[in-house]
Amino acid sequence: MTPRKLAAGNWKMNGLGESLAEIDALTLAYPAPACEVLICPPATLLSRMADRLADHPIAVGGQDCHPAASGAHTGDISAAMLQDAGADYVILGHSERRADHAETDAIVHAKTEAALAAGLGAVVCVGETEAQRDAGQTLEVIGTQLAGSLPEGMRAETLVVAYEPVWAIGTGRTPSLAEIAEVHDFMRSTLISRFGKAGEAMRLLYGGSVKPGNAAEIFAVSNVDGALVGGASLKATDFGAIIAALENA
Ligand SMILES: O=C[C@H](O)COP(=O)(O)O
Repeated sequence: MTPRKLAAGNWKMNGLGESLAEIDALTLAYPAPACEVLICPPATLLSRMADRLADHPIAVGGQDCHPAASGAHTGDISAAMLQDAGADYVILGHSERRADHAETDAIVHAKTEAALAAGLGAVVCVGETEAQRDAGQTLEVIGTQLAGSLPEGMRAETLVVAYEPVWAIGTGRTPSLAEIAEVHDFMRSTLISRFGKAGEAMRLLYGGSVKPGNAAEIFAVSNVDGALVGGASLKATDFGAIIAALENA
């Protein structure tokens, strides 16, 4: 059975071969983590990282995939290729992809279907901009993104949803705990309405400036099952402290 808690690291466009030393440090410090741990390195490091983690429970994932299984799409990577390189998961619909590559909910939906077809778990990201929050549109935005990005028939084993307020990513700012709770409770009830019992078990991650210093209080919020961590996942000491906070939550 999939563990309920998940600490996921998104290295974004960071990391060279030498960065794999951080993975060695992490596996040394956490030979048997009590929660699921996932690291999503850049595609260039994926297979090397997967090889490095072959005898360790830490999972690896991609940061994006193309909706098609193969074909004339220069520079793109399919979900099957990620799986072939050793990935277990793929992050989809991250706000940086939505902003930098004009990804719509429909595109994220198609990519999520591709991930499922390739046997990957999908970590689908949603989140409001600061202007949308200020306008009181947060839950409406999250509801629309969930409705448009998720295909039918999702199961708890194949879907993780990450709530990442765009304004909290890499800024050192986070929503209040009450604001996180409001969105996570809303996502839980939305997923239950749509997917029934499966929606109760789907993991809901919070992402956006999660650090060793704030992880424990965030993990105590209702319906927060872990975190999607950017900057603080690059260093084994920081990510390790976040894993420890989740283990103890
Ligand atoms: O995918 C991770 C998020 O975008 C959070 O990034 P951050 O922890 O650097 O704020």
